[in-house]
Amino acid sequence: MTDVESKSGEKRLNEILQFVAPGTPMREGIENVLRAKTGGLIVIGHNDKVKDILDGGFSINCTFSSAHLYELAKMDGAIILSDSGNKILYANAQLVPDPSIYSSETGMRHRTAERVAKQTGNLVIAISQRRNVITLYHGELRYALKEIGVILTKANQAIQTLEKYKTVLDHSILNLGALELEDLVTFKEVLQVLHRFEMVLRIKDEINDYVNELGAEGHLIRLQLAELLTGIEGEAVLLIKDYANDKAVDPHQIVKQLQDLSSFELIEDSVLFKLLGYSSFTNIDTPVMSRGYRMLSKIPRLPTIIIENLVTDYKKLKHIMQASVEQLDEVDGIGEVRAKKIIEGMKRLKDQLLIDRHL
Ligand SMILES: Nc1ncnc2c1ncn2[C@@H]1O[C@H](COP(=O)(O)OP(=O)(O)OP(=O)(O)O)[C@@H](O)[C@H]1O
Repeated sequence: MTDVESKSGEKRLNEILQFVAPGTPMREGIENVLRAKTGGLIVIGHNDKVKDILDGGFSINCTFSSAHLYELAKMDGAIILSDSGNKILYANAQLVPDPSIYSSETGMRHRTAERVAKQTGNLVIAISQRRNVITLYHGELRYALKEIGVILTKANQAIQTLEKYKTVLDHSILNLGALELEDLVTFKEVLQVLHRFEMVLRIKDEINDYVNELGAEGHLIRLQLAELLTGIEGEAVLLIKDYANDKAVDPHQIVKQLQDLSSFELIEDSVLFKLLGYSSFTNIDTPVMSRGYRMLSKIPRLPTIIIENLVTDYKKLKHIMQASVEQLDEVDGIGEVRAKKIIEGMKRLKDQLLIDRHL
């Protein structure tokens, strides 16, 4: 499977998991069927492909509710829902998919579910009568829903890992900041921070998957995640704006490309160099200067347009830091008052970084 295919597969699984997440009427209905041990076979969507394999059954055509689903699952056969899942169209229906479609399942309910999903491309949910499992099928995708307690434990472990990675990231950002102010940065520090950003963003994605699957039960995890990672992507974008070879490059696009890298590619300096627009043979110890976007964004109430004008005129943070009030006054949108504020802001940042670095 290619990376692109696996990414789109993940996206599809995420959407499906949200559709059946705890807290939704759909999940409530499925859980009721599971507890009642009647078993169930549910097809979401009633297109031509489904019509072709549908035999018999009662036309119901009522609004979806978890109670209706539970009652109808007492009958044999499949339940067919509308495309959005908000209507129950048929119950007690016999499904006759192509028997030549490969299925790894043993029981008839699950075998049918897998074949119907592959043949129609629709989402099919099988609720086992005997084994206490809910299995989702969608095209080639098969996913057994995990118990909420199991996912919660995994999500909490991932949050702890995230906290550790975040501390390491914060430390390397702090170090980079101090070096930027002393004009001592080499590509080594830049790539290190970029790599750590990406590691944090990857754990974030993993936790988001758990949050999707947990639905209403994932509320606390969602809050913790938000608290840990506020502004993190914005910071990564600014880092790229500071160090990409071409100033005009779209930094969001690079963040996206970074996320699409395999774990192996991510640790390759040459790949990261290329992403930033440099030759893959660049020496990691080469000194490099920040444009200053990230640092300048930390000065309170300094509008983005002013930061842009500063970088356009001075090119590098080092030169902005060396400028006098009179020189800064020359920049579009900067008057004497603002020029003084920028110089004060830079000085405060420098002092703060020195203190933080020694804590
Ligand atoms: N082709 C089909 N169309 C509609 N319903 C079906 C079909 N095949 C099986 N079922 C439903 O599945 C029920 C149980 O079948 P079976 O025990 O073989 O499945 P299973 O996959 O072992 O599931 P379980 O784990 O629930 O026992 C049937 O009584 C029927 O309600």
